[in-house]
Amino acid sequence: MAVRVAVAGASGYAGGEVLRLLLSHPGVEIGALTGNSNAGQLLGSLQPHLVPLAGRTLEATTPEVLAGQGRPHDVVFLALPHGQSAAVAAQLGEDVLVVDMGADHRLKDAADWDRFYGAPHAGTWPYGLPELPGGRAALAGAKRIAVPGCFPTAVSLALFPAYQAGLAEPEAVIVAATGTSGAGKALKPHLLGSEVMGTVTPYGVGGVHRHTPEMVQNLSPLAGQRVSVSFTANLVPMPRGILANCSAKALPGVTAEALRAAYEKAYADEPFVRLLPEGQWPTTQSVYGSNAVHLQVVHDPSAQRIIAISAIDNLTKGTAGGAVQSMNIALGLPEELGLSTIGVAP
Ligand SMILES: NC(=O)C1=CN([C@@H]2O[C@H](COP(=O)(O)OP(=O)(O)OC[C@H]3O[C@@H](n4cnc5c(N)ncnc54)[C@H](OP(=O)(O)O)[C@@H]3O)[C@@H](O)[C@H]2O)C=CC1
Ligand SMILES: CC(=O)N[C@@H](CCC(=O)OP(=O)(O)O)C(=O)O
Repeated sequence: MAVRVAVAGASGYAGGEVLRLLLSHPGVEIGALTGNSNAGQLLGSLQPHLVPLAGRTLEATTPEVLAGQGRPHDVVFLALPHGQSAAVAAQLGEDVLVVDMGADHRLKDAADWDRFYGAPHAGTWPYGLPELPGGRAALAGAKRIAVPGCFPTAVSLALFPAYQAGLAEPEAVIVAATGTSGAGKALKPHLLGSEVMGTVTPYGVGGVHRHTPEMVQNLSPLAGQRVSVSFTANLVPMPRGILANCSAKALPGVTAEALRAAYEKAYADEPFVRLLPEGQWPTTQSVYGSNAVHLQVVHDPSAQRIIAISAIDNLTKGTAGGAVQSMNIALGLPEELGLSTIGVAP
């Protein structure tokens, strides 16, 4: 029997992407679709690429609509702005699987939450990054899932094997490029075409980007001590994609062979992570619209640093694909259902 799902925030980028994936998922029936300012609008006017759902009308985001009103939903995806998910989720039954694509339940440390998001902490949910050690066990049977931020997905997958294998110092420097869809669909002057086209703009520089504590949270347990993370994001003129250039000081005695072996071991059986052949570098285009993570790692002997570079689609593996992958695990479905590693190129 199909799993019945609702999507809150269906007019936005993350909501649209999760619907694109769910339309190809053989085990899912799409129930209520909700919005905020666009409630009452036809989805076809807002997300014209979702042709099979073009005739659906967006409903208001209320607990009654999300519960299913006589036809209960088994799963509710929340693709809402930060700070909006917790109140909505609190009104949904404990038997419903709630998958939150926002940040409300990602961080364990309430002080970090307060510092970077500036609101009361709503508590921590199982974290939707199955590839991390223990990740799948944390998700199996879960009724609440916090989907990671897009940069923490790209960065954690690029660096965790180096920490797990004890090859890196507990300091990482990350410079990442992102497409504009990461900022959502709401109108913002700095995202106007005339501001973005033909230029690359750094932002969140100097330890202030809200994804920094999430990266620290993911990497530190593997290092056995706090990993300090220096993270700089760059907005580039493309709609989708993240390229994360990650580097950490290599511990004495680390060799290129040992480094490669650690990554091969970590990702040998991962369906969505592709460690590229030596000499080949990840590109955002290769993962466009796919749930794949492309990854390369090298040892720079002159600087004694480990360089790991990952590419993801921020909307797919970085949000909606990670959400569907985590849902599959929580429900005991095959993990790859509804997801693809095949990109769109050129
Ligand atoms: N874009 C990305 O790459 C990623 C996004 N995320 C997270 O996913 C979530 C959604 O982001 P994104 O889709 O990009 O954002 P958008 O701005 O594109 O969409 C936001 C959605 O939330 C709805 N909404 C806005 N305010 C409220 C409210 N007060 N109550 C209920 N619904 C509301 C909007 O409805 P309406 O349009 O009808 O007003 C819209 O459907 C965010 O938490 C974001 O951080 C996570 C990882 C990556
Ligand atoms: C271009 C851009 O602004 N990107 C967003 C990333 C959004 C995201 O993926 O994560 P959240 O769910 O935490 O918002 C940023 O840097 O904050």
